Amino acid sequence: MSLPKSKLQKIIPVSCAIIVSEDSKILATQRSSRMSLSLKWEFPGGKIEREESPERTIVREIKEELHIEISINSQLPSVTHHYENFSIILIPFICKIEHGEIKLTEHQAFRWLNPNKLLDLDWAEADIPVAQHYLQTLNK
Ligand SMILES: Nc1nc2c([nH]c(=O)n2[C@@H]2O[C@H](COP(=O)(O)OP(=O)(O)OP(=O)(O)O)[C@@H](O)[C@H]2O)c(=O)[nH]1
Repeated sequence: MSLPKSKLQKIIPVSCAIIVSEDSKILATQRSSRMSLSLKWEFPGGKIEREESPERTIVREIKEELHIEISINSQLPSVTHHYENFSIILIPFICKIEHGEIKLTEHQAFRWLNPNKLLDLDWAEADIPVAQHYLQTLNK
């Protein structure tokens, strides 16, 4: 008996940021047509490098991708997702902007969303449970 292919793949750890504005809007970024999962919306972030903590990754990636400095408020449950060709474990942090204006270096667009519109975007599949977990924190 063989295991399904998805179970044999290496799981890539990825940190992502749910950046919340002072007026409680949430930042979503759209992957460009050159990226994998092209044109899907995601929480900005990226792969955790060897010997790097997930917290350090998210601060580094956000500086690289959006040109802003963030601070971390809290962490949400991690989500493992098996795509057709790869698997990730997505580690989400709730963050806020400390300094800077957003300037995109990789994504093609960004949007600030009211929580009640959060699930309307065409998200990368792994992000849907992350968005749901965030919305649950607002109802507590
Ligand atoms: N940054 C980020 N990546 C996500 C999210 N959801 C999700 O499925 N991913 C996937 O996790 C991987 C993160 O790697 P990355 O952000 O460093 O992406 P990349 O474009 O450099 O990687 P690539 O070379 O595999 O395309 C990508 O394959 C991306 O599609 C998310 O919310 N944020």
